[in-house]
Amino acid sequence: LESMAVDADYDGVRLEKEMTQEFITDMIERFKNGKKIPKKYVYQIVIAVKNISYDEATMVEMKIPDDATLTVCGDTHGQYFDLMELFRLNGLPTEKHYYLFNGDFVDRGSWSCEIALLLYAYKWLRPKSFFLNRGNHETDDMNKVYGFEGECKAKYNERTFKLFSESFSALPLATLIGSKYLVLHGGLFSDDKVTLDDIRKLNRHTQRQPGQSGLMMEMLWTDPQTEPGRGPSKRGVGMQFGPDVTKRFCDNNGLDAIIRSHEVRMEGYEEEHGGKCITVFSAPKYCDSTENKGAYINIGPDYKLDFHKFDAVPHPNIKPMAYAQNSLMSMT
Ligand SMILES: O=C(O)c1nn[nH]c1-c1ccccc1
Ligand SMILES: [Mn+2]
Ligand SMILES: [Mn+2]
Ligand SMILES: [Mn+2]
Repeated sequence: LESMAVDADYDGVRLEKEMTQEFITDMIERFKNGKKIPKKYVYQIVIAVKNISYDEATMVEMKIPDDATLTVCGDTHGQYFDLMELFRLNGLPTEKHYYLFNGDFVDRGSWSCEIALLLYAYKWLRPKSFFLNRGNHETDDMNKVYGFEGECKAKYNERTFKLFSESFSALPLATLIGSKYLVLHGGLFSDDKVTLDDIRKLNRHTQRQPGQSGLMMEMLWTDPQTEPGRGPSKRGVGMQFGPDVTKRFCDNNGLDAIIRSHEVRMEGYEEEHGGKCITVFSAPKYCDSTENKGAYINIGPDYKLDFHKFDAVPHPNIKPMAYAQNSLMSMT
């Protein structure tokens, strides 16, 4: 990598051995103007975050310092210009303004590389105040069909996608906030006996893709339902869990609530299961079609949940899934 040359026509900020705020500020503007960064830098950023993430716990545990705020964001799905709007309204990540992105950064929207590289650059710059959970779209099967693999190949190359794929497998699966809120992309389990310790002990490195069963699959795929008990998934993968399941899990594990994403909500967020299951979704006007708002949650040292909604903003005329490979071809 060291011997790789930076593209001669690159006119942006140089990246040396460590990430800098100056590089990020410049990269944000380049991406807004439809520009790219050198492949050498893409490899450096993705490898750095793969290594950082690999060493994190499967369930990251963090507290909110007295002088800090944490913002929890849900699915962004490649909607870069809407993420810029979120940062405009709520502030960019800083040493004291922590962010947690709860999976599904990529696929669907056609600026998935830009979002993934920006979130990764912040993770590299401030690994203790910027957090990433894996979503079901940080997986090979989904990236092949829903656009990220095609976008990586179109904008960069195959090696870029392979490196992202390896980094996705390294991502934590959940983040515990102040022992009160468990944040994970999908939801709860087919087994009432699952505890936080089971999640802590889960070795995510032995299984790179979630598969069709098990704790990892359920954390990335399940959905809440209004009916008590458990029911079949509408997605064909995982299952659905009712308010009693959520209550038992929270009571057994000393939690106030779970915070999850994975589903569109018309107001961007929704408090379900008597407030013990919260959905937050941060891709407004999803796929340029659903009339939903986006939302994010600000949490201060008092651990109160402060919900904020936001609207989609105009973006360059590139449709969702613009780089998706012909899905029939990818069936081969
Ligand atoms: O692409 C999405 O909307 C999505 N976000 N999380 N899961 C999905 C999904 C899963 C299976 C099939 C289609 C979409
Ligand atoms: Mn999603
Ligand atoms: Mn999802
Ligand atoms: Mn507020």
